[in-house]
Amino acid sequence: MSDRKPLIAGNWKMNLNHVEANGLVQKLAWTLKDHRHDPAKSEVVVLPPFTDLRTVQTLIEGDRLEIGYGAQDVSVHDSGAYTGEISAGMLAKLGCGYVVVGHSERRQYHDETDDVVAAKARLVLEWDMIPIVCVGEGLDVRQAGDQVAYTLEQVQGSLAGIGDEALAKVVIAYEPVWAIGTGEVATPDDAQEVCGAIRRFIAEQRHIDLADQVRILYGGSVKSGNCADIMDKPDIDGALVGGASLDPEEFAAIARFYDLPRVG
Ligand SMILES: O=C(CO)COP(=O)(O)O
Repeated sequence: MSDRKPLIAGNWKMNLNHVEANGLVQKLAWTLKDHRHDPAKSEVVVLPPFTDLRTVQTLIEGDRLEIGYGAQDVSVHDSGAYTGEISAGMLAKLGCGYVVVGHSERRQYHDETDDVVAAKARLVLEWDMIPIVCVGEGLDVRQAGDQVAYTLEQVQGSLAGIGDEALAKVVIAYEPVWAIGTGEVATPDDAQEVCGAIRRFIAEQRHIDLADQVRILYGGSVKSGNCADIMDKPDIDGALVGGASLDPEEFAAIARFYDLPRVG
């Protein structure tokens, strides 16, 4: 068994201003404390909008909360005349530990290709942050039964140019597009099928030890009521949570899975 540390990451998407962010992180910290959450057993991370990051940093660092934080996207450029963009260096300076790259909403609404996603992931790694690289098929691909081949192609393209040492730190989030925000969660076996295939693919393409270190998350309509059977699967190391991460009780209840005694 590997020593991959489970990760529960909350992607707030375009929700909550910085005042609301402050309130949510405070409530999350209290709830985790109330549950006696053990940070040695799993990492809990919030991914607020850019405009909340400074506030979240101040609260987490000031109160020494054992909650990680990061951003939902990053520019592919280092600096310069790119109006509206936010660089990896800026995020690193804000103490971000994680940056989501290639979320399906970025791929869909901003035409991000695997090449762009890979370039972003490499920049994030250069700045000593961890990219959460999102992959996953749409409904048409799932209905055609091509989810594994499709997702592995995305994995290959989105990890291009990342060396083995850096890849060991990368988090991959398998988020089937048809399960995002729809309430339609993948079955535990469906999620395991693709997550297991991703890990085997890394073992084949790179090295078995490396595949054993890479954390793979499932995302798509995860809630406290459906997460246990999914996160119990051998190749699933946690969850990337959207809607349910906006409710601190619900989000903390998902993280609780790893604090409860495990059978088997
Ligand atoms: O896109 C997601 C997380 O990045 C999943 O969103 P939901 O949990 O709202 O389905």
